[in-house]
Amino acid sequence: MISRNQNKPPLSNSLPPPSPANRKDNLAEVPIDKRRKIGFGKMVGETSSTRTRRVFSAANAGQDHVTASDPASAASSQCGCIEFTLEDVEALLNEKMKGKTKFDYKGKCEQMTEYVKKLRLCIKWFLEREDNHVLEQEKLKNMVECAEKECTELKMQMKSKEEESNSIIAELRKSYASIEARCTKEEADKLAAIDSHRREKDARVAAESAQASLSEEIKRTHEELSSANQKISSANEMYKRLQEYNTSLQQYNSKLQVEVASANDTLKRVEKEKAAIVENLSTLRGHYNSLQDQLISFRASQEHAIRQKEALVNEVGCLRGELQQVRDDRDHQLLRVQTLSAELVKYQESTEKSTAEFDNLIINSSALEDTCSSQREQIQILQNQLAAANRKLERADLSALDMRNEFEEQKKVVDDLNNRLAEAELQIFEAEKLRKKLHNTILELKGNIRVFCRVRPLLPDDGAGSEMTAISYPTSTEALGRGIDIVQSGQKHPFTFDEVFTHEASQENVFVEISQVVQSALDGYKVCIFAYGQTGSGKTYTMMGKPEAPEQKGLIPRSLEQIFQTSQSLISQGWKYRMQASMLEIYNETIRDLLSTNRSSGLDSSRADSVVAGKQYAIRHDANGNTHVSDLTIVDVCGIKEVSSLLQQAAQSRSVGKTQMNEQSSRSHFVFTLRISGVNVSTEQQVQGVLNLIDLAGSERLAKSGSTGDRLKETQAINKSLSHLSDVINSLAKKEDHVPFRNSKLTHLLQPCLGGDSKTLMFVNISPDPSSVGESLCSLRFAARVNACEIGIPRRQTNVRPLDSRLSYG
Ligand SMILES: Nc1ncnc2c1ncn2[C@@H]1O[C@H](COP(=O)(O)OP(=O)(O)OP(=O)(O)O)[C@@H](O)[C@H]1O
Repeated sequence: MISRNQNKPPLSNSLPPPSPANRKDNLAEVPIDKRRKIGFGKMVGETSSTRTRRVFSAANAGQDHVTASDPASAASSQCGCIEFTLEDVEALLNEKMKGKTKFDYKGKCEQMTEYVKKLRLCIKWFLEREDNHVLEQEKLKNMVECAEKECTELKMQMKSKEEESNSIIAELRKSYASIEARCTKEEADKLAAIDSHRREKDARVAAESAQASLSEEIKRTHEELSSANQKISSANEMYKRLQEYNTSLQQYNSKLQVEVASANDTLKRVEKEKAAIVENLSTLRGHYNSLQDQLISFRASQEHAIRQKEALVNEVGCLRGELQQVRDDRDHQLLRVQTLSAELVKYQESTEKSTAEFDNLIINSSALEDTCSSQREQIQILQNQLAAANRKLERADLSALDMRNEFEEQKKVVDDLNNRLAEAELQIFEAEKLRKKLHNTILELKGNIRVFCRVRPLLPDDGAGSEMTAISYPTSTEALGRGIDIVQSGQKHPFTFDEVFTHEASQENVFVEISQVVQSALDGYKVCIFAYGQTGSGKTYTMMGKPEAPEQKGLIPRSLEQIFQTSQSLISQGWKYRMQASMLEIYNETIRDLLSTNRSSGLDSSRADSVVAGKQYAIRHDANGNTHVSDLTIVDVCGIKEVSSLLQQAAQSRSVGKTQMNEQSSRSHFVFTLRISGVNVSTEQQVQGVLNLIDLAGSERLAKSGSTGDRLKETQAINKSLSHLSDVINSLAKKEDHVPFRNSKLTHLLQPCLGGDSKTLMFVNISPDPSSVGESLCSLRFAARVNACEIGIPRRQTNVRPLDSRLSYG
């Protein structure tokens, strides 16, 4: 602004700046119309009316005035007594010289002189006014410059203050931001501390559970202990970190306090500065007001000059504009101060907030400290508990180690014993095999009948209290699998046989034990296997079984299957076999051919069978000990299917009836005979074996059976024949010279088996029914007697085939 003013052209615009020296000359050169524009001033303090009056008088009394305008009066006019108006000047300029006559040159000259004088006075006045105006202008200029300077200074001050305020605000903002950031950090740290506290709590809970599980499971205690140690170390670390955090919080707290104090100081300073600024502003305002007053006065003084000089007015307008700008700046500054004040208020508020948060933080810190101390105590307790648990664990470990060592040793011993046991068992097994072999050999050498005992399972039809069985099996090594004890009237009767099958033994188990005996029939031995026992004790089940269920097949079908299978396998060795089967029953001391096609089935008709057919079925033993029954149907069989159908046929023909003891009671002795003739085509060797499989009728107490009529006769016949068998056995046992084989058809038929050179095996079937203890005891006693019998050494029938008989085996 100032520079602009400085660069402005001089007030007289087209004129050079007037100087006292050259002003007159210059004025002479200035054209009158231009000079008019300069205007005329007025005397200071003069009113327009007085001025007009005076000028008017001057104009009218021009002469007097001019007369008075001598050098002295000119001098007085120089001091400002005469004043010209524009009209005066114009009137002066338009004044025309008028003589008395056209040629009154003298008068005209005098007028002209007067006129010149007036003009000179006017010019002088003008020059004086001009000088005054220039002086005033300069004075105003100086004042404006001063005002401008002051304004500039003020502006500078304002600017510096603004800068200062800005820097303070920036600093405050910075400190506020840093406080805010610290608050945020503090908050985050607090959350982290809470989180860590929670984690620590979790770790503590985990440690507690680990401790609980430690006491429960010793094996896993090691791992859990290590994990608990880790957790405790982490908890310690956490505790340390918390302590550090606590210290840092305290430090931060003190720092914050310092910062708050400094912020307060700054605030006070800012407030002071603000007050100073406000004061400055008020002084500035005062100054401004005075300036404004001055300006007003200037304006008042300038009014004429404004009218006369547009440039001055413009300048004043410029000044006004600048002043307005200054005012705007001031307003702006005021606004800034207001915003600063508002920010200050905000800052104060935020500081208060920070203080509140700080207080909260202090509270939180103290709470955290409390938590820390309580956790420290808990950790201490936990550590103590852990130490105790550790000690316990160490003790447990030691004892566990000892126990483990002991266990390992024991295990070794047990393993050793197991190995030895396995070896011993193997040895026992081998020994048993050997024993059996030797026993068989001894028996063969002795000629004893082998006896197998089989106890059937309890049946639903067995009598009440049947679960209290009187039968038991000794577990001693020597009697294991061979002994059976039966208790009658409180007295135990022990028996030992070649084999004892419990009620759990399957048909397969039983057959395995007799398969070798069956096999010897193929080798040319006479083999006789018969089942003895009271009615319903399982004889038929053992011998025949239930052919419809493969696993319940009895010894007869299994033996036949084996014989046919083995004979087939021996074909490759050159053996050819001829098998002949016959089946008979001894019913009421009568032999009946079960494969006869002429006979009709049924008990009543069978009785008349021999009579109708006229057949005798006489029993005859040849010199080789072979038994022949005259008129008996002998069927050549080649395979098991044929034999099975024959067995089925025989079963249908067999005398079976219902008794009180058995639904399907065999009322006769059933004898299946398979004659085996084998020849080895390459060695010419011949073998002749016989396999007798006999299912005896069951012994029965008449009183118990309650049989009457035909059943009574049947029972009597059965008992009688069995009694004869017993007699024979007794005789054989006593090695009497005479053995009453011919007393019954059964003993007569079994003569070669009981007294000859056959391999004989008897099954004594026992019922577990307690009500049958008497019969069972009788059966066992009988079996024991049979077992003691010596029947001669089994002899294999083998010879070289005579030439004439070779064809029959073709
Ligand atoms: N070891 C066993 N397992 C399962 N059931 C058996 C066993 N022994 C016998 N039985 C059953 O016991 C009942 C009588 O058996 P079985 O007919 O064989 O006796 P039994 O001595 O032949 O009689 P009987 O002399 O009157 O003919 C039958 O129902 C038979 O199925």
